[in-house]
Formats: sequence, structure tokens, C-alpha cells
Amino acid sequence: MKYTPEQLLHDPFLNKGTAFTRSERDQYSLNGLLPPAIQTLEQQVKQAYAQYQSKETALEKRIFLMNIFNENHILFYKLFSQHVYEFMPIVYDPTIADTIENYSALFTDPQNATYLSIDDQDHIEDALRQSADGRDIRLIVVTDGEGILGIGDWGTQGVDIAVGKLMVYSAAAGIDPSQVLPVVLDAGTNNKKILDDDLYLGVRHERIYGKKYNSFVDRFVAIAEKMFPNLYLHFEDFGRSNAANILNRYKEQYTVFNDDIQGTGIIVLAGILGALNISHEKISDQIYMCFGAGTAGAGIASRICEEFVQQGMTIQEAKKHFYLVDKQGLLFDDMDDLTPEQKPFARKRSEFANAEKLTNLEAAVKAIHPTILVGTSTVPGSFTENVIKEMAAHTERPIIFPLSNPTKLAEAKAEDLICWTKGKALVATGIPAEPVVYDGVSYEIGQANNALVYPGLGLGTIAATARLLTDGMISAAAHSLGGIVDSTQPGAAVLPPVSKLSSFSQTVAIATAKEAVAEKLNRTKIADVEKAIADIKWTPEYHAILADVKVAKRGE
Ligand SMILES: NC(=O)c1ccc[n+]([C@@H]2O[C@H](COP(=O)([O-])OP(=O)(O)OC[C@H]3O[C@@H](n4cnc5c(N)ncnc54)[C@H](O)[C@@H]3O)[C@@H](O)[C@H]2O)c1
Ligand SMILES: O=C(O)C[C@H](O)C(=O)O
Ligand SMILES: [Mn+2]
Repeated sequence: MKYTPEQLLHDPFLNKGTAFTRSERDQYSLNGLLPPAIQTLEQQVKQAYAQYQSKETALEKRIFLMNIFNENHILFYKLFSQHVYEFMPIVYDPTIADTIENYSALFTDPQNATYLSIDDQDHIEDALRQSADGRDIRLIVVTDGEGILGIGDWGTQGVDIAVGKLMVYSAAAGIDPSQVLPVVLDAGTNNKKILDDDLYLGVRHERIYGKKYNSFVDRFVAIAEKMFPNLYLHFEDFGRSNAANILNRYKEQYTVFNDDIQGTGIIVLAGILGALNISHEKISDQIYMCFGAGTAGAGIASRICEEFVQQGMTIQEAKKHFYLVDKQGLLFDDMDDLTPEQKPFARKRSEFANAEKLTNLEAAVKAIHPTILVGTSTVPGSFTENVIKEMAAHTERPIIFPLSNPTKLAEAKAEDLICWTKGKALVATGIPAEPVVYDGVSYEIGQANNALVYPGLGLGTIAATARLLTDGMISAAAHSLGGIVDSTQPGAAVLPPVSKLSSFSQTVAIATAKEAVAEKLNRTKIADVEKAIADIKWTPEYHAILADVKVAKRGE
């Protein structure tokens, strides 16, 4: 089949816009359908970046970039890869939260996403096949929209998180955008505001749970795994009652990944290891407190606890270092509303003389004297000056990570944490934060966001053709981020900077793939891990359009 001019100009995998060459214009009857000048990709990038800079608000900037994505993937990714640090907060968190909240009102283009409905399950297979359109899909990011960042249930509108996470995969780690698929599983929504909005584009009923929901997810997973046998299936922003269940259901059978549980676990472990590099303390001396023990909070605690064990403690000893605080206050084992993920960390009331009073964060910090405090609570400002000063009074270098996203939900601002602790706190935040100058020292603030690890983890797992994603691979990924920051510099960050995302995604990928091969998880023979990664890595450049056949791998 020969491409029509229409196909070439309107398919974002194929379109080169003003960069179509003279011979392509002759061959595909494009003469007169474009302005006469023929631009290079570099010229297009320069022009698009100048247009981008003229947009005033973050939302306008994001919409502008999405239009470029909708028209021309190569231009979008070239632009993104040249401005990773500047574009991350626009393409991704926190601006993505605004577009999710306003998705139906702003809708112009499905952006290659697949929309699956719990009420129309017979079309799952057909929808996936049509969306893939013959492409060799290696990576799906799927959400059901129930637990979007910390902003809650957005039903079908949550699809944007799958789209955005995939953009970061391609820009940061070079995952070929023609091999990915964003998917939303629409099981309804409990967000009354959107249910009552006549512009809402999703399924218009309350969220369905239980048997019907589980069989919807099962059906999707079974069909996707059968259709795309080399799939890496990334779950994002499912609700607290489903996220861990889903991961546990498939993790022994397929290559699945839950970003909020596992990705966040990796980045927080890497951040803690980075902080201990600066303070020269041992992990075994740390007392860990989690505030907001949901999907992320409990997932992170379990990863850090695993690290204590790897460093030589028994699991029983390790658990004694962990304290989970949620809505009820400190979690005790006699509570009847604990989640299965909270239960292993719940404490005995008999450990405290004033157990009945430990119903809030401040009281818990006073009683326990944590050395590490990680916030995944969605409660803005909950790391108050009192809480932080109390913590800092009992430990030399408190490790404090307010991770709730987006910006409006963060437990504290980096600036306040540095100031209240007189520069002693070792801080990382979920959203990007500017360096804080205090008493003549500039403190770099690491971004503890799973986006710093999931692209490399995915690239390494896919390159290794790994059958499963194991704890060993996850641990290798977390440890690989050590040593990138020079911890001897005053004010050094606990994590490497987002500006180096592409290079350390490669580091994470190599560590992950090596571990996969060491665990004999590779489906194909891999003699050289670095070569296997280089072989699948995609870079945004224009290539000759292959003559007359519509090839499976588009965009080339
Ligand atoms: N930085 C990162 O990489 C990263 C990764 C994942 C999640 N997060 C953020 O973490 C937050 C939580 O996400 P999640 O997926 O775990 O959500 P979740 O709903 O599963 O968990 C939130 C937990 O906070 C608890 N909580 C709510 N109000 C509270 C209160 N007043 N006091 C104490 N606890 C309270 C809830 O009961 C729940 O257990 C979100 O803001 C999300 O953006 C950040
Ligand atoms: O999406 C993010 O910014 C990180 C994380 O997955 C979250 O849910 O907050
Ligand atoms: Mn998430």
C-alpha cells in the first residue's frame, strides 16, 4: 500500500511536516501541500521551542506540546529530549494534574490511547488490536483512574496519566513510542462532580468493585498478554483497595509493575541511601515513620524494610524500626480497618504508655523519635514546624521526604524544612523544587518521584526480555542510583538531578537488565546486556519512509 498525502500529513508516527524532503514530496504527491522551504529537524525544534516560550501559563505550554505530539511524534520527542528538565513539570507532574481534572473540557485528541469500558467488555480485544494497528507493543501503561496522584478519582479522565507516563518513558529512556500503548480501564467513577458534568467523556455511573471489576481487569490482562507476548505491563494510580491486589495477582505470571508501590519504593530507597551517604549513618540505626500508609506509603515501607533484611537483619528485627501513621494515627494491630499491606507493620499498644493518645502525627513523632519521615498522605502542610522541630531535636540529620503530589498536596515545602532544621534536614520532594539558600549554603533538593526510575527499569526489563520483574531487579535499580551525586559537596542533593534523567535512566536500565540475566529471567539469549539495551533504544530522528508497504514499525 502506498501512503496517501493525507495519511502522511496526519499520522503523527509518519508526519515530518516541513521536513519532508524534496524526493519524499515528489514520491508522495506532497508538492504544494506544504510551504516550499524544507526544514531540518533542528530548525523545527528551534521554531517550536520559540513558540513554546511565548506561552504564558503552564497549562498553555502543555496544550501546545500536546498539539505537537498529536501532529509529529519525532518533533515532540526531539524537543522534549533537549529540554527534559524544563518540560518534565509541564508534560508530567504537576501540570498533568490540571489537564486530568479538565480532561473532558479540554479534549481534542485521543493521543493513541485505548479506552476500555466495564460495560463493553466484548470489545476489549478489538479495541486493543485497532489501537495497536499492527505495531509490536512492548509496553502498556494502564490506569483505572481511581487514585490519580493525590487528587483522587477521575474515571476516564485519568487516561492522561498513562499518556504522560509513557511520554516520560520515551523521552528519558528511549522507549520506542511506536511500541507503547496507554490504556484506561473505565469502571465508573465516584467523583460526583464529573458524573454531574454533561461534558464528562467517561462511563456515567458509580465505580464498580468486586467480582465484576476483577473479571474486567483479568480479561484485559489475559487479552493484552496474549496479543502482545513480550509485554511489560505498568499499572498506575489504581485505588488503595485494588492496587496491591492486582500486582499480587499477576506478578508471578507476567512481567508486571506497579509504579506507585514498586517505583516509589525504589526512588525512596535510593533517596535514603543517598542521604545516608551524606550523613555517614547506617541504615540499621534508622527509625522509619510513614505518614499516609496507602498504596505508596505501605509499598515504600515494605521496600525499605526489605533493604534492612538484605543488610543483615532478621525480618522481625527490621519491622521493629517501622511505624505507620494514617488517618487513625499510629497503626496498632488491634484496629479492625487495617489494609493487608499495613498489617505487617502495625504495632502493639503495649509498647507505649500513652498508646491511646497517639492519634496524630505530632504525638507519634514525640513518642517515637523517627530519623526518617516519608509523607504520602495527600494532606497539605501536615509536616508542620512543630512536627519537624520535634523530629530534629532527637536526630542529627533528619531525613524528610514530603512526597504527596501535585504541589498543592505536599506535606511541606523544601524551603521550610531546611529553615526549620537550620540546614540539617536531608530533603527530597515529590514535585520539582528549586535549591534553597540557607546561611550561605545552597541546598539542592532531590526529586523523589518514581519518574526518576521507572523509565530505566522498564528499558532494562524490556531489553533483557525478562519474564518477570523481581525484587532482585527492583533492588538493583535502587542501588544503581547511588554514587551519581557527589555527597561531599555542601548542600548536596540526596538524589541525582532531573537534568541528568536520560543518562541515569541508562544506568538503571543496565543494573536492572544485568540482574534479570543473572536471575535467568531472559526469554532470549543475551550475551551483552549493554548491547541489548543499545539495540532497542530509540532516538527521535527522521528516517527515510520505507517505500510502499505500511510497515509494522511506524515512525521510520
Ligand atoms: N513522589 C512519588 O513518586 C509518589 C509516588 C506515589 C504516590 N505519591 C503521592 O502519595 C500520595 C498518596 O498516594 P497513594 O497512591 O498512596 O494514595 P492512597 O489513597 O493509596 O494513600 C493515601 C493514604 O493517606 C491516608 N490519609 C488520608 N488522609 C490522611 C490524614 N488526614 N492523615 C493521615 N493519613 C491520611 C489514606 O488513608 C491512605 O492510606 C499522593 O499524593 C501521590 O501523589 C507520590
Ligand atoms: O505521578 C507522579 O508524579 C508520581 C506518582 O506516581 C504519583 O502518583 O504521585
Ligand atoms: Mn502514580
